[in-house]
Amino acid sequence: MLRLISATPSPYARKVRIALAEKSIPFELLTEVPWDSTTQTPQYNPLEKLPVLILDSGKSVYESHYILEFIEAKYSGALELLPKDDVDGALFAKQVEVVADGICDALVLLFFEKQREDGKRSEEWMARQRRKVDGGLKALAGWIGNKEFFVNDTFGLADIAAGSVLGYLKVRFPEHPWRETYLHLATYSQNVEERQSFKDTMPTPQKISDKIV
Ligand SMILES: N[C@@H](CCC(=O)N[C@@H](CS(=O)(=O)O)C(=O)NCC(=O)O)C(=O)O
Repeated sequence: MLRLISATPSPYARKVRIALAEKSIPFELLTEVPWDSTTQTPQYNPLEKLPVLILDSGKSVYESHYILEFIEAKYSGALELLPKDDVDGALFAKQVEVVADGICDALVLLFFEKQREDGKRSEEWMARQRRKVDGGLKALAGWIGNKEFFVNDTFGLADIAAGSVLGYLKVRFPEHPWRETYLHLATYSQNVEERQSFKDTMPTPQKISDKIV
């Protein structure tokens, strides 16, 4: 059976968990803290990042956007996350994922910069990450408009990526005012979180034991 190395707050791992659930592909969930010395992730990914999909053969697939591409290619019989007869629609969905993942990247950098001791945090660096988050959210809000889904009125990759980052914001940065700034994006997030695949993968904080920064 497929195995997925994941972490409870990970928006990247949540994308893969949602995709596997939406495609009804069974897998074993291996939850861990990749920041602690106890992590097994480096055994499967030279970049030491989860999620990692471990195949029956023992081969590992890593980098969430690539894992999703791998799943879509290898499990073609299941629900498709990308339109097969609309190249532009498929490419736009991947662009939405690029922005959603980029917001996550900036949020992770911001999260750890805040962990630094007083006097060692870079305000300039945090301001730069906040700009990326805000610019990414503005793009997502502009793209979703008042639609139900990002591409062709059909749930797919873009909604998995956008839904995951918005859910991550709610858990990790509840003070961010994006829901007041972008009313329909907030409604979109609430609606997509009604899906069983989202309900079953709600992010929760994790306890990190080791010193990271
Ligand atoms: N671009 C990667 C990012 C993955 C990532 O940053 N994962 C974090 C965990 S989490 O932030 O998603 O919870 C990690 O394993 N970090 C460990 C490390 O960077 O050494 C992806 O999309 O898979």
